[in-house]
Amino acid sequence: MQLVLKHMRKHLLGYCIATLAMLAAIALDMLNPLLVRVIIDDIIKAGHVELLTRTLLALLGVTLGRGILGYLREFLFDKTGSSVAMDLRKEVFHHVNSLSLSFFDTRNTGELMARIKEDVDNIWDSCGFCIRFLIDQIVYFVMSAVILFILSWKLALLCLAVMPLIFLLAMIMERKLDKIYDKISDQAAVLNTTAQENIAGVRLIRSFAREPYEIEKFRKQNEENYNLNYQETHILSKYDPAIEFLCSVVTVFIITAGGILVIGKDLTLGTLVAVNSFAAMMTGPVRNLSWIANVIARASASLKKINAIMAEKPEIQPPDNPQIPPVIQGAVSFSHVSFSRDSKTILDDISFTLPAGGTLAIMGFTGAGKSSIINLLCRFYDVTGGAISLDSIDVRNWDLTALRRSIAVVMQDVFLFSDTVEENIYFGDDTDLESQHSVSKETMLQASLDAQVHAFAQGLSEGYETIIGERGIGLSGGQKQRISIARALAKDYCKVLILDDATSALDMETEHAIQEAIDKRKDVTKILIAHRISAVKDADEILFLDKGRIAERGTHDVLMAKKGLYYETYLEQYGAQYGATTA
Ligand SMILES: Nc1ncnc2c1ncn2[C@@H]1O[C@H](COP(=O)(O)OP(=O)(O)OP(=O)(O)O)[C@@H](O)[C@H]1O
Repeated sequence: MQLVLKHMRKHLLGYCIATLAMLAAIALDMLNPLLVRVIIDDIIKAGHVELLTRTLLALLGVTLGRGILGYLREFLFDKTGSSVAMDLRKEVFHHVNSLSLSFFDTRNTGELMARIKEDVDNIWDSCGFCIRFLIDQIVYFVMSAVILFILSWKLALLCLAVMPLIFLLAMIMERKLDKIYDKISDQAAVLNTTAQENIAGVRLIRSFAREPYEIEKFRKQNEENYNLNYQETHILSKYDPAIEFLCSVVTVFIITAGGILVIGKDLTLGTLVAVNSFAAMMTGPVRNLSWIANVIARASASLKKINAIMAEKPEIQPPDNPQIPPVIQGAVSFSHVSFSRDSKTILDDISFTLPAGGTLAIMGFTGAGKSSIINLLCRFYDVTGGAISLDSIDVRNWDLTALRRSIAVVMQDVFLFSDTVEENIYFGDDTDLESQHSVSKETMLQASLDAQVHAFAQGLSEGYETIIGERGIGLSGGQKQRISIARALAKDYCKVLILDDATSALDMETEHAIQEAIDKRKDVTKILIAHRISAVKDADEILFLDKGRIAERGTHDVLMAKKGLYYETYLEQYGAQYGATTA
């Protein structure tokens, strides 16, 4: 609750003005039955016709004022509620973004989408409309009860006698709904995930002809969703009519008992009409209690889920005294680094020094831990032993943003945005939302030339302005890899360039051309992860990883002479006769 209250406090003024408008509107509402009583008792029955114009004008004024104040109340509550929701959504989104990659290892997109969208919307409902309705109904209840007691305490007591029953039913209903909404919120996240994964993975699903299975899976989850909503409707339809019935009983009691009082001359007819109106104003809030409870139950289920996310702490903590060297050179050093997750050793005793401008290549079998070295250097995870430094500063002491901005990474898993080719290459510079780039057009074009993008980009229908679909749909695997390499090269201010298996989809010729362009960047430290000998053979040092350990290390010639794992890989790729000649 603290989370929501914090944002509501920021909009206290808005809530206060809206509440004042609401109180004034209710006060005018209370005048209505009293004016009707004057018309019946004083004008019609007692014949004081001179009061007619004044009373009718007062009725008109009340109705007009009620309309204006009602509009103000709705508008202000809605606006304030939206602002609270906007701030809350911003905070949740910001928090999710601040969490470390380990958080995303265990969460799926659909669930997080549900928290940021549906759950915040549910809280918005309760912070805007529901709060105003709750205050509105409490004030209605109290004011009409007071006036009712003044007009006829006997009828007021009769009315009050039925209230506890209505209240009890509303509370039982709220308890039951609370449990259902908790499940509905979880189910919405599951449904979101399935839909999102199906749309994102549509090509895979088609290629495996898995549509029937996926449709059936979605159908089952949709049915589960329907069942939960049905349970909600079932509870509502069980308790709502009972509450309605008790409210009607109040009216019957008032008319019967009031009629007897009127016949016995203990009450005027005008007062009975007014009492009946006030009784309805009093039972209305109690009846609406179930609806309010419903919205609150939904919001509280959502708040629980959001609180659970907000309680997550980033695994990677920024240092107390973040350091940024005055000039970044790009010298990387790993000293006896080890890395374990869930008691599984991923890297063990990895040491190397890579001087600024040098090239390190990492080879190894799949799952040997190559990408994990990069993940640790970028501080996506922290080492469990040893230390990593960039320019002689431990990465744990680096300013986290500065560290990541010093390193340009081409990820193994290419991700392109549904945007133009140009914007996909610019991504990573200080582009603002008005598309003002900090990287010059020349730098972008040079990166594009170096990454062998330029030729095919110009052949696209709109050139660099061509919008490429989500994840680069419409481009070949190699073209996507080239754009992601251009994106890294365009960050020409980065002193460390990492290519994680980034040329696997390229032909030898294109790979060679890109390598030549990268080699020309003498002041940039390069780390190349690759499976192909052609991509690593010119590196200053090659590490061959096996099960998280460095099995072999050295230059191409040294490793060939060793006739170990590297040599075997060479033979597999080039054939025995080449191995014999080179060795
Ligand atoms: N965040 C993580 N949590 C748990 N296990 C992880 C994590 N990251 C990597 N691993 C595990 O560590 C091992 C090494 O993974 P890594 O991605 O570094 O291998 P790799 O050599 O780059 O493989 P490939 O050549 O297939 O890309 C794998 O078994 C992987 O499942």
